[in-house]
Amino acid sequence: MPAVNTTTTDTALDAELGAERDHLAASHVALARMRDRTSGLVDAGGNAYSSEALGKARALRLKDLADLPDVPLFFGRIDFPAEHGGLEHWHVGRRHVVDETGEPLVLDWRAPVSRLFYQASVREPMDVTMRRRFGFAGGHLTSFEDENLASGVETSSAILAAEIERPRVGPMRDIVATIQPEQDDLVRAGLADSVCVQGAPGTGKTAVGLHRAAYLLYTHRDRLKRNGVLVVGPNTAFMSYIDQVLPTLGEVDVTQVTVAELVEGLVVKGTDAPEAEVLKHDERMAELLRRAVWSHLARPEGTLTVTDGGWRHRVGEEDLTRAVDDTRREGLPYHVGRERVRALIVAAVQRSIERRTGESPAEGWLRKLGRAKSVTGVLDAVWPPLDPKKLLTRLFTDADWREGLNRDLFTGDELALLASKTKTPRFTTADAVLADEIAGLLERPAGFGHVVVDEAQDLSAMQCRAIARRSAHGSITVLGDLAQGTSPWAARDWAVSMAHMGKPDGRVVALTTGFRVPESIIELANRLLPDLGVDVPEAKSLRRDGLLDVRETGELAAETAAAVADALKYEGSVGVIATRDVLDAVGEVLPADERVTLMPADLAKGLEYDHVIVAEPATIVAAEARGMNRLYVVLTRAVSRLTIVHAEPLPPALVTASR
Ligand SMILES: Nc1ncnc2c1ncn2[C@@H]1O[C@H](COP(=O)(O)OP(=O)(O)OP(=O)(O)O)[C@@H](O)[C@H]1O
Repeated sequence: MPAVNTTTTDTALDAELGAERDHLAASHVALARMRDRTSGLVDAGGNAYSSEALGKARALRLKDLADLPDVPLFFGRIDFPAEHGGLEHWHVGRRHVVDETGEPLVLDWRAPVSRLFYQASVREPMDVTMRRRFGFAGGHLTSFEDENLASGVETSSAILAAEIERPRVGPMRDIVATIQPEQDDLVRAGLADSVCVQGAPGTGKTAVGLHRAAYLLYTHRDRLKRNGVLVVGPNTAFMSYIDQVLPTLGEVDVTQVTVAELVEGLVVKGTDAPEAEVLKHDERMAELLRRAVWSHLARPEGTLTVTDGGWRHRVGEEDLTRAVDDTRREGLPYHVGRERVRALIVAAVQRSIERRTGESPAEGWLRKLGRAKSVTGVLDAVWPPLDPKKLLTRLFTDADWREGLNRDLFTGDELALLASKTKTPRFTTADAVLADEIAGLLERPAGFGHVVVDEAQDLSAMQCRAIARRSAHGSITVLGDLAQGTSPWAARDWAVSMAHMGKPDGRVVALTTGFRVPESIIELANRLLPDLGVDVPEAKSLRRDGLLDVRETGELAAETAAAVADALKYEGSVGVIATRDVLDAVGEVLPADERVTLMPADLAKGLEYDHVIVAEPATIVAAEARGMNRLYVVLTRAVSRLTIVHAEPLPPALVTASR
């Protein structure tokens, strides 16, 4: 593909660059004015609450209007025919900037018109005659390049290529300037749309999910303000890698948590044996817990008598039974049902009083009656209050009860895995998921308007259900790669996961063009695909650069140190990835440098380093049942260069490839 900007003369280019710099300067001035106006807004009276709310809103708005020196105000421009002849253009940036008359100087990238910047192409120009991309250095506008979309000739973008190939330092950055059309389609999917993105490594799944959150918050701010947006990721290393992306996009009000933090109703002190852990994540547990909760209902026995002054009011056994049965049929959460029965009992007493006296008792009296010992006593007998922790404890310690509930769900051997050796079980991470399931059976959990779930291939059926509970009335964006599934319960079919997440009709979209891993490295990783037990399309790479180096050695630690020293000759981050044992063994001899991170293989998912050094792949494969998938994850963390250092034989697929 030819490069851009081939015909314009140098002088014309200089003049054009000057004009763009002027526009940038004017935009900075306008933003400063918008900021001054916001900070100068005075409270026009109102109560303490409204003043506080106003203050909060203003603080957020001011944060949003901050002019960050290293974040350019705009990154692109589109030109198209004006209504009354000639051309007009829009600059596209991270936020709207308007002049004092309200005329836009910069359009927010999420505005409907900005879509043209991402979607217009030579094949389908959508009325756009030219797309301009800007190059910045240290906040200064230094260059631009134009694509003439009416020319019929496709051009390549050096600015796009530079952005994709730039060395990585620090946490993840936004990609607003270079979102690709197929990514943009996902980012701008409607609020009601639940989507699952099956994306090969480095195809921008995480980026797409975060930008979609920002897009939805912008487009549906009022609807999402009430319930909010939740982002769920695998672990804290990953969360701290991504947690600045949304704030730089101006979205500071998003809840970002790990899967473990999502279900934190229990203090976790124990660990499960592997088979017990797998069992606890099995979807059949949902049914066992459902039975466990509802097994607490009992038939009312006898009559409820309420005394009031000289009067005695009775609610007969039949009425009580009807209250319980009718409520049960309503399908309410357990504790909501309990309150409903309470209300029905009070209503029955009220009716009896009205019949006798012809008058209705006062509201306050009825409320008090609802809390009276006699009424609560009946409730406790027929619909007792439950506590997730106590219920789990009983399930793990009371074998007869467990077997009674089980009937044909689990085999005897399976069921025995739930038995605790001690009277007070030490709860595990899997138990926290079970406690969350119970809590969801007891009360309706507060949900979010939209939930983004990253690395979703590793979620169990029970974890997916925890997501479903939090998005029952909202939509979800599920991001993952079946080939990168490493948990014992990792998904093999997205339709199953989506059903567990409560969105069986959500569409599954594949992304295959990678922006991280260079071609030579992704080809090596692709060799592992047939051994990974899943059916996913091969990853392709946009990047033809990249270096692959395989070193066999008798001295693993020394050779790894040499590889690190070589890697440090280049710009960017260096990640040494291996099992924890191997890291312990090689760590001490590695050169100390802040650019070097020692990353255990089991925590590397979702992260990236310019230069990845994988020490002893065989131990990564041997360390766990899905070790080959883990190796696939590890190899695909490399942005520019990959060095494999090994003393033990390589997995056969890699041997063929590295020859
Ligand atoms: N359109 C784009 N322009 C520039 N960079 C991009 C684009 N899309 C993705 N990237 C970059 O590619 C890298 C990989 O993106 P991301 O981490 O979102 O991919 P992923 O699919 O989640 O990867 P993995 O499954 O391997 O964790 C990141 O550095 C991201 O910023």
